[in-house]
Amino acid sequence: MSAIDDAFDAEADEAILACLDIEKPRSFFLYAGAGSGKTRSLVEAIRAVCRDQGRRLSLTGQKIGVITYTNAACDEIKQRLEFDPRVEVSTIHAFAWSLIAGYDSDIRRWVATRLLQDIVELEEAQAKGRANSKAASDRARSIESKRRRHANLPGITRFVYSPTSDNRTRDSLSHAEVIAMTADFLSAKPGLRRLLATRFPILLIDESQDTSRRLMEALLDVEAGYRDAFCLGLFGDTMQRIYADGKEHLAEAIPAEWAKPRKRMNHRCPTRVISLINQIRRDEDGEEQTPRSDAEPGIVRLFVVPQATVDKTAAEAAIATRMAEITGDRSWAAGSDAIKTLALEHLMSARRFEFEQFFEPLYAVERIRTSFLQGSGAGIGLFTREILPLVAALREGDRFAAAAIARRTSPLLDRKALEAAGEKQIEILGNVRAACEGLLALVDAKDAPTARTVLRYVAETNLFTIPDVLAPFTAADVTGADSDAEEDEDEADQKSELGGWRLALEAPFEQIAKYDRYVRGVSQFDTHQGVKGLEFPRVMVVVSDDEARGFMFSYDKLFGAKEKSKTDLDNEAAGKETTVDRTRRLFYVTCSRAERSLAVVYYAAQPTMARDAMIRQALFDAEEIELIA
Ligand SMILES: Nc1ncnc2c1ncn2[C@@H]1O[C@H](COP(=O)(O)OP(=O)(O)OP(=O)(O)O)[C@@H](O)[C@H]1O
Repeated sequence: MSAIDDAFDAEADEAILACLDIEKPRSFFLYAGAGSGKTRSLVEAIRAVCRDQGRRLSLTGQKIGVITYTNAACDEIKQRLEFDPRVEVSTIHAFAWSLIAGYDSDIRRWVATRLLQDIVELEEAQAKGRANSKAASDRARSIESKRRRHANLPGITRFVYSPTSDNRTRDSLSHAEVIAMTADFLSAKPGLRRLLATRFPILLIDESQDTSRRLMEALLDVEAGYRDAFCLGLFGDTMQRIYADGKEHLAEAIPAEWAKPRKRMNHRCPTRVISLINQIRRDEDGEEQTPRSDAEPGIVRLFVVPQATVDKTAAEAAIATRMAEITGDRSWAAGSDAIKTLALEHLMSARRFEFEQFFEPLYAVERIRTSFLQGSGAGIGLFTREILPLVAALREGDRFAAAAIARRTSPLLDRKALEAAGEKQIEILGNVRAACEGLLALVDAKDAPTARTVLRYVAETNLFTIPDVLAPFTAADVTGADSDAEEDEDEADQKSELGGWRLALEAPFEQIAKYDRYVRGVSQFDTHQGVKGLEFPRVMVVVSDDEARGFMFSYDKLFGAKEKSKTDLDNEAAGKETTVDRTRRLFYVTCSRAERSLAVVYYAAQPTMARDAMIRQALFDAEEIELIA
């Protein structure tokens, strides 16, 4: 590591430190691109405050507040600060809830007003819309459920909310409600604003570009009102705003009084990747980064593949092999976990990592989507926290680990059951061993079992307790004749949690292991959005508009292979964000994850035309582009 490079952006860090004087605070907005060490600046700044002004914080009971975007980032920062009690690190949802929890009558009033507004709007739409349509019956159901919730409100004495789960009980609030409510309460209640500024004389926000717009605006207002006593520090990169919720034109909303330090060095990427991301950024704000003096040259390649390619997994494996040849880095060789493959959305990853059959039906159930993507929920837990670890231990022949897992939750080894068995304990232990052996034989059988077969086995042997949501599937289905009426019901059923499980359980059991690795983030795959803040030696970015079927992003438009639509042109003329802007930022985020080499795999309807368009964009040189037949 070069000492000069380490000190390159020292000025920015010093400027931040100067702002963090609790006696004389000044807010700031840090301009810094990808890999510039924003997290490091954040952590170092907090350490310095704790060192120099920590006593004051301890005496007054005040804290440095830090808001992160994900739970993972939250844990990482807490750890790096060694869980210093003077620092409160939380996600925006947890932070918002910590401000408003307990204001139950205000919450009740807010929810009631919101529900009545929604009902009025729905009724208006109902009056205008076609009767008997699917939309009409959806609206009717929605009106009904909102009325019911409204009627229930007076009976709730304490509202509950968990930042990390689906909040499905009658007294719970949704994520969106908590954020919107906090923003409203902050605007309406001077007392809450005072409380915030007093409790956290310093409030630092990481990934501020993606912080909910309304809340960001409310916090900017608080800052304006407490400018002499409160420091709001924004870390982040407007070029990496990839969620629709973030505040557009954040940089322009920053008051003139604030400090605006700048970091210009990219410590992560090799030189060629930095010139690529500078080029991607050119049309957004023209900010340019400099590589470290010891940065490797690095290699980037663009592979243009016909969209009609049937076996995309094979095509990508071949490209990885080709990258191994080009870079001389053998870890690129196909099948290696040393590559990170980024697809535009979860289903594309699921297809590539081969757990789509299990994933798709449950992912389609909106109500449980958040927890499903986090790998939580009772049904999932039976598989990922009980069956899969047991199977892994059995496969490794690790009897101690297997016994420990069974002892932890198996009803067979429940303490009471064992005590009651007295002399017969040996028999019970024998049963457990037999059940485990049977499980291993089942999952390793030549005819790979479905998840449902494994579930039934576990239920029959009583190895683990079956959660309610899976109970209906432990017996054989009674199948009736199909009819049109049933088909309609089927559709509604598939969108329900039960319907999702019914389909998902027909997937091979092994798909759940893959799903589990995916949601834990340890698989080779992720989405373009999911890797924000992370870094990997070898990155493969998969671009396939056709497969993604999204309307939010269009790589074809960004790369100039497809004309902008009228809406795009109108938006552009009105200075509003376009599909191309959004896609450009997403592309910046993905490419800037690469520490050594980067392959972009672009599925195009007309590969030759796409290549020519790419050359015109000047993102890649002609010799960096390969056409795959
Ligand atoms: N001053 C420095 N000297 C050496 N390495 C650094 C320095 N600052 C950051 N790094 C390293 O550079 C990499 C990028 O840092 P970090 O992840 O904090 O950047 P970031 O600005 O949060 O990036 P992004 O916005 O792209 O997620 C990390 O591996 C980090 O350890």
